[in-house]
Amino acid sequence: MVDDLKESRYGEHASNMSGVIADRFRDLYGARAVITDPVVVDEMIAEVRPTGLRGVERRSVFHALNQKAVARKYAESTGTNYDEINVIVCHMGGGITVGAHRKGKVIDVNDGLSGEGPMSPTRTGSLPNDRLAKYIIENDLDYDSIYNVLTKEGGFISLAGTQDALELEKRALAGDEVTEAIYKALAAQIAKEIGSRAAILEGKVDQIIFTGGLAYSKYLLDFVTPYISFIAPITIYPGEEEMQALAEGAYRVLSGKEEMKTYV
Ligand SMILES: Nc1ncnc2c1ncn2[C@@H]1O[C@H](COP(=O)(O)OP(=O)(O)OP(=O)(O)O)[C@@H](O)[C@H]1O
Ligand SMILES: CCCC(=O)O
Repeated sequence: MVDDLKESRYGEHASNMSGVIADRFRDLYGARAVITDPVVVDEMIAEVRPTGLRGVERRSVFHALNQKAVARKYAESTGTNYDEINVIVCHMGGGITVGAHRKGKVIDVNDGLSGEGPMSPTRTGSLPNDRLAKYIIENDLDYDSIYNVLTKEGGFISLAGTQDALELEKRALAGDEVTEAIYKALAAQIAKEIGSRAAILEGKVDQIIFTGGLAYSKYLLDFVTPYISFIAPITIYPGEEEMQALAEGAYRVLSGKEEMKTYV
């Protein structure tokens, strides 16, 4: 696992550091190292994996740690268990991923690092295939360059020159129509992603949960809500409690509530 993380085998992400740091602590203190709900958690059902191109399959890469933590928190707040409810969790951070959680398993989710789903502060989100191919050829881009465009220089950065949503909200509220249009487009894309997860859950959705830094933004959520309020009630857990979620994951294993899994 540590080698895969160091080589960014499944994509570059800050969370790749966590397993490496845990391994270092194990060395330093002779402790047992446990990581929990990494971005490559894969519980997708078979029918959402294929694409229409032989040799290209969808992958499950998403904000698993925070998505599962807030789904568990919601379940606890309603006196139920995570494995008894169906929720759609929309994590809106630097990347945006929307997971369909069916009774404790994330059966479908957009792979934020592959460019699936809505745009975000730093990601382009899904693009028309032929236009992307043309863009790559016209700009003579190699794989690393296009990966950067899709995952680090897209979304707010490409359209507005900054990933700072607070700055963009200020611009929009001061009457900047271009920024307002970006927020409206983002809201429509997020809503469509949520609608897609509702379909795979066959409409059986107990709650839609928003989380991540952008979930602090009432400005954004006011644009999203009208599209999706027909699906299920909404809960907002802004920010992320990833350190707490890591500790809770280790505790579930140490206290025997969950079984340790082996990375393969
Ligand atoms: N109070 C706030 N109101 C509005 N937007 C906010 C607020 N706080 C943070 N954001 C915005 O949220 C976005 C980043 O969120 P966050 O800090 O959750 O991302 P990250 O941790 O870097 O990425 P990820 O969650 O994808 O791992 C930025 O665009 C930031 O400006
Ligand atoms: C956590 C991987 C998904 C993303 O950052 O877009």
